Amino acid sequence: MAAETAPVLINHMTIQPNPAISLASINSPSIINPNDSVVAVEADEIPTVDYFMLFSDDFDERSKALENLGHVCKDFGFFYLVNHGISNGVFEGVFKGLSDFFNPEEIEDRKQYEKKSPTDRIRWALRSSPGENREYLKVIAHPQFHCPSKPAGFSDALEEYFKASREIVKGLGKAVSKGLGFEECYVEKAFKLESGFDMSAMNLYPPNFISKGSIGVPDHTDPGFFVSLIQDVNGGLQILSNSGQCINVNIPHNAIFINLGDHLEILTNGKYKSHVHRVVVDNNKVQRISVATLHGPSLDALVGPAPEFVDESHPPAYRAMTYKQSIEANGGDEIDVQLYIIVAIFSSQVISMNTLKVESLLGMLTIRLQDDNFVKWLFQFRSVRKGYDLFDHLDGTLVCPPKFITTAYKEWIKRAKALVSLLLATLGDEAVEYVVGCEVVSKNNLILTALAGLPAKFSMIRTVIVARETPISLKEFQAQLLAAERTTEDSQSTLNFPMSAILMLTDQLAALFLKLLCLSFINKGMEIFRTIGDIKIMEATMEDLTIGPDIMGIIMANSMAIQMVYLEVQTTMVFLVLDTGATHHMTADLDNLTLVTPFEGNKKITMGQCNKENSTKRKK
Ligand SMILES: O=C(O)CCC(=O)C(=O)O
Ligand SMILES: [Fe+2]
Repeated sequence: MAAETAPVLINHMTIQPNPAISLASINSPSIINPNDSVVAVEADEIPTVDYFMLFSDDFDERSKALENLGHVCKDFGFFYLVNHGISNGVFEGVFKGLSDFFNPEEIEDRKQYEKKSPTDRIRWALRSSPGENREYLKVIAHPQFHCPSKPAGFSDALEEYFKASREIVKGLGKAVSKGLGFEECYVEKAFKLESGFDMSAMNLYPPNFISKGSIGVPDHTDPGFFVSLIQDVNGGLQILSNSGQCINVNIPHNAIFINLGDHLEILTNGKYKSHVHRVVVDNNKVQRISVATLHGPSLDALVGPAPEFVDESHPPAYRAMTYKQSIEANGGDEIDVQLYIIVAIFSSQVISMNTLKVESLLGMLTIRLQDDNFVKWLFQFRSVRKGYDLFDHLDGTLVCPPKFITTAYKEWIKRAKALVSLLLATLGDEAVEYVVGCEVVSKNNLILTALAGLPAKFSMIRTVIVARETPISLKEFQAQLLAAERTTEDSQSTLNFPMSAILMLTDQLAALFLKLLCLSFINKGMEIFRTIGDIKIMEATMEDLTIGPDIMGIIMANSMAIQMVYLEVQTTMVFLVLDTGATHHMTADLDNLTLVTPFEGNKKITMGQCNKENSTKRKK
C-alpha cells in the first residue's frame, strides 16, 4: 500500500516507484521510465505456476501449489503459466492467422474494422506515434466470439485458442479462490464468469523502425480478472515489479504470461494487485505478435471490494460498480477497455475521506513552521498524515475521480482544498513570509506560459499548439513536447537554458514550475535546477513528478530550503512553494534574486541546513 512507501510530500529522496501503482495511478508520463536511466532487468524475478499441479490428485502437492499461487498473486502479480495443456499447434495456428491478417499488402481490407461505434465487436487500428507504435486487432471473444472472416482458417484457430484459454482462466479462478481459503466458485460467482466479458488485443509490432526507447504500448494496467498473454517472439514487454524494477518479460516456450487485472485488485481490496506494464519497441529486430486476452467479469457484474477483504484496518479502497460502468467511467468502450495510465481507474476508487474532517487535524499540528524548526514541523506533519491515512491524497495514490462522478469528485476537491489549507495553516508567521507563492493557475494559462518559456527549438510545436482550435490536454501537451524533443538532437542544450530567462517568464514560482514541467517532460531531468544564491534546488527525476495526477510534482530543496508542491485539482493547479530552512539568502550575483534588501550588520544567520554563517547580502 502506498501508505507504507514514501512520505513523498516531504522528502523526495525517499520516493520509491510505487509497486501498487496500478489502480492508484496516475497521470503519469511514464511510470516505468522509458529512457535508459531505468534499465529493464532480466526476468528471473518472474515466477512460474504449474497449472497441472493446482489440480493434482495428490493433496500435499495440490496444497503446496495453491499456496504458491496465493503467494505469487500477492507478492508478484504476474507469472508464467506452464503445463496448461494448450498445445503448441494451437498457438502456432493463432500466430499464423494473425501474421496473414496483418499482411502489409492488405492493409486497405483491414480498414473496414476501424472504429465505428462503442459497441464494435471487432476493431482494428494502426497506431504510429511517439506514444504508441503497433497495429492491433481487437475482438470480443466471450460471451460471443467474434473474428474477421479472413484469412481462411484464422477464425477457427482463434476460437480454439480462446476456448482453451478461457477454460484455463476459469480453472485459475477456482485455484485463486481456494488459495484465498474460499469455496472454489468464489471468484467465478463474484465476477459472474459464466458470462464473463473477454476482449482480446492482438498486436503486431513491426521491427524497430523508430528511435531507441520507442513505446509500443505505453504504461498501463489492464482491467478484468486475469490477462493471458502469448507472443511469437520475445522482446519488448516490460512489467514493473513490486520491488520497483522494470522487468523484461521473456516468456518460456509454450508458456502463457498471466498478469493480474484491475478488477481482481478491486475484489480483493488491494490484496492482489494489477501491475503496470508496457511494450518498448527499441530492440525488436524482428516483427513481434502478441495476443493479450483480458478475461473480465460479466459486463453487469457489480465489482467492489468483497466483504472478506474489508475490515477496520482495511477499509474499502475502491468503489463498487459494474464492469461496464467502470470501463465507461474510465473513458473506454466495450472493446477499447484498456486504459492507459493517464486515465487510470479513477472510478474504481472510493473516496474514503468523508468521515475525516481535515480541520480537526489542525489541533493536532501543534508546531508551526518557523525558520528554525523545519525538521520538527516535518516530523509532526508526516506523523499526522500517516496516522490519518492522508498519504493517499497527498502522494497521488488516491486520484481525482472524473467530474461526472459528482459526489466523489466534489468530495475529492473538498479534501484537496482542505489539505492545502491545513498545510498553510501550519506555517508560522515567519514561514508565511517565505512562501514565495500560492496561486491557482488555469491549465490553459499554464500551457501557454510553458510554451512561452520553451527554448527556440520548440517553436514549431508552439505554433501548432497555439493555432489549435480545441484546447490541448496536459497529456497531449506532454506528448507533443516529447515528440518535439525526439526530433531534435541537441536535447542537452535544454538543460542549459538559463534559469534567469525562465525566471523572467512570469513570477518566480510559476517559472520554477515551468522549468520543472518542461524539462521533466522531456525526460532529461537529473539536475533540473541549479543553485540560485544559497538556494539549491534539488534535481528532480521523472518519478518525482509522476506520483499522481493530483499531486504531480514534489521537489524538495537540498538543505530543505525549498519545497514545491504541485497539486492538480482537475482543471486548476495549486502551486505551493515553501522556502523554509534559511533565515536569509546569499548570492554572488544579485541578478539571481527578484527582491533584494541588502543586509547590514554582522548578526548570525541560519543557512538552509542550519549552519551558522555570516553574510553581507540579504534578501527577504
Ligand atoms: O504486446 C504485449 O506484449 C502487451 C500488450 C498489452 O499489454 C495489452 O495489449 O494490454
Ligand atoms: Fe496490457
